[in-house]
Formats: sequence, C-alpha cells, structure tokens
Amino acid sequence: MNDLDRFITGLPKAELHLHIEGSLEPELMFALARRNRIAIPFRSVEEVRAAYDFSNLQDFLNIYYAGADVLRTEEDFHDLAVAYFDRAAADGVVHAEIFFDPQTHTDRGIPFDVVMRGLLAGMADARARHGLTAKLILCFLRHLDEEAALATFRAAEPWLDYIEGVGLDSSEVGHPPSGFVRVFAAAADAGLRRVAHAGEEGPPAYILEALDLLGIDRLDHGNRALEDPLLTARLAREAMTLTVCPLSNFKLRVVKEMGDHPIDRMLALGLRATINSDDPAYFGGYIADNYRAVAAARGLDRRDLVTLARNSFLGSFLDDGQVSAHLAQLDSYVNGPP
Ligand code: HPA
Ligand SMILES: [Zn+2]
Repeated sequence: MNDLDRFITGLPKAELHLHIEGSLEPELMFALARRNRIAIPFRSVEEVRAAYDFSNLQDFLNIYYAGADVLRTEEDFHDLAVAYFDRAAADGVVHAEIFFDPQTHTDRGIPFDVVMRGLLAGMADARARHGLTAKLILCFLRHLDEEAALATFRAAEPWLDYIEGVGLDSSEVGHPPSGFVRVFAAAADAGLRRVAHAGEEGPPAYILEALDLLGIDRLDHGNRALEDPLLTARLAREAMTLTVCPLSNFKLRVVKEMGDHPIDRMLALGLRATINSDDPAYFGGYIADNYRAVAAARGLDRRDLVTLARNSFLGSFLDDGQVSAHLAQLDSYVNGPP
C-alpha cells in the first residue's frame, strides 16, 4: 500500500449507497448454498466470478437476483451483513446506511421478519465489534408495480422504528419515479426519509420526478443530471447529496472508462457528491477501492478525498450532533495529532 492508499483506507467515511444483497461474495454464496442444501449452477468460486459478465444494469440485475436465492434464514442475513460490516470497517467506514430489497426475498417465500431480524442482528454485531453505526433503507423494486410496493410497505409497518427510510431501485428505464408517488407519500407520512436511484441509466427527467414527485432527501447515482445544466444548478443550490458509485458506473458502462468519470466535475459544479460501492461483490471493490479508482483516474488530491468523506457525513441521516462529531474526527485524522 502506498501513502495515498493508506490515507484513503484510514479516512473516516460513511457509506450511503450499498445494497446488502450486492455484498454477497461468491465464497459466502457457496457456504450458504451448502448450509441450506441448495444446488447452484457453479462448481467453484472461480466459475461464479466468471459468470459476472455484464455490461448494463439489467444483465447485472439478473445475476444479482439469482445470487440472492441462497439467502434463506435469519442466520444467512446476519452472516451477510456481518461480512459486509467487517469489510467496510477495514476500509474506514464508521457509519453505513444500507439498502435491502425485501421483495427479492418475500417473493421467494422468505418472511419479512426473517430478513429484518437477521440484518438487525448483523448491525448490532457491527456496533459491538467496530463501533460502526448503521441504518436500514428499504428499497422498492421498480420493475414491480406500485401495488406490490404498497404491500411491502404494509409488511414493513411493524418494523418502521428500525427503518430509516425508503428507496427505489432495480431496472430504471421504463420505470420512472412517477409510478411510486403513493407509496413514497405513505413513507413520508410515516416520518421516513426518502431516496431514489435516478439518472443512472434513466434520463434527467427521472431525477426531476424523484425530486418533485417523491420528495427525495438524497439522490442515488444522479450521473445524468450533468446533461441538464439547470437541474445541476438546482441540485447544487439545494445541497442535494448524490451517492455516486464509480466502479459500478464503470462495470455497468455508465462511464466508458474510469478516466471519463465525472466525480471531479461534480465537485467543481458544487454538487455534494459522495463515493460509495453499490454492489461491491459484483463490481470488483469496496468503498476504499472506489475512492482509489477515482483518485487514480481523475488525479484527485487529498483535499478532494476529504471533501468526499465530509460530504458522506453531511449527506447521512445522522442527527446534527453526530455529524459534527464525525466531522471533528475527520479533521483530526487529516491534521494529525495536535
Ligand atoms: O446499481 C443499481 N441500480 C439499480 N438497482 C440496483 N440494485 C442493486 N444495484 C442497483
Ligand atoms: Zn444502487
């Protein structure tokens, strides 16, 4: 590890865009398949990795939903979460706001409660082992209809004290935010935060819908906002946090090359951009790898990296006191011992 690598790994940071199902490493997939006596169409971890051959969101999603089939028990969700938190803590993550896709599990007959109990147990372990805090964001699958999202929200009702917010993910194009106004309104009425994937593959108009129709507090991806200068200016003016995922953007061809990544342009335009890993088991790296990838490709200096880490706390759903404490910790990391 060189100096910049060490600096990035040690930088205290929050992760704001992480699908827990996307942190399922092939090794754990094999272990869970064995434990649950499930046949999977692969003979080795290498074969699984070789099958991760996708070049757009839908091809990736097909593989990601298939992989999630090995998750069956509370213990499985616990082990999945602990594996992610251990890995995140090693990358300097001190706080994580993680997505989960309940419909991916309830549609296979896994009860909502099993998913919740397992993830919450994993979060408690992360707190005890690493002092890492975490929040849960329930994502609705946008390739399914709003009735299904409303049913999922009703299933979540007993658990709302343990859920920070709702999100919108899965296949973006053809499934605009305008289809989910009622379920997001119900979430707002229940006092939940709202986020949505928009502008990853979908057009800037979808970002506008997420802002104006869903009332989002944070924008997941948002890359295509840059095609619309007025929208970009608005996002900057409103200090909207963008959860940008560089390795995901590269693997899913949102950018052709890492050298084309707009992260520094976003910062220069005054956008509150953050760096995140999205689905690290599938996209080839955890959060520090994402910081390193853009630092190398776009020549980011330490000041830019600190800005990105600062933005991750400012964009989190922690309360003001907790944000200040994390920013103070970040300052003391950057400035060294007094
Ligand atoms: O990058 C993503 N985009 C949309 N849906 C997803 N579900 C997991 N990862 C993603
Ligand atoms: Zn995502």
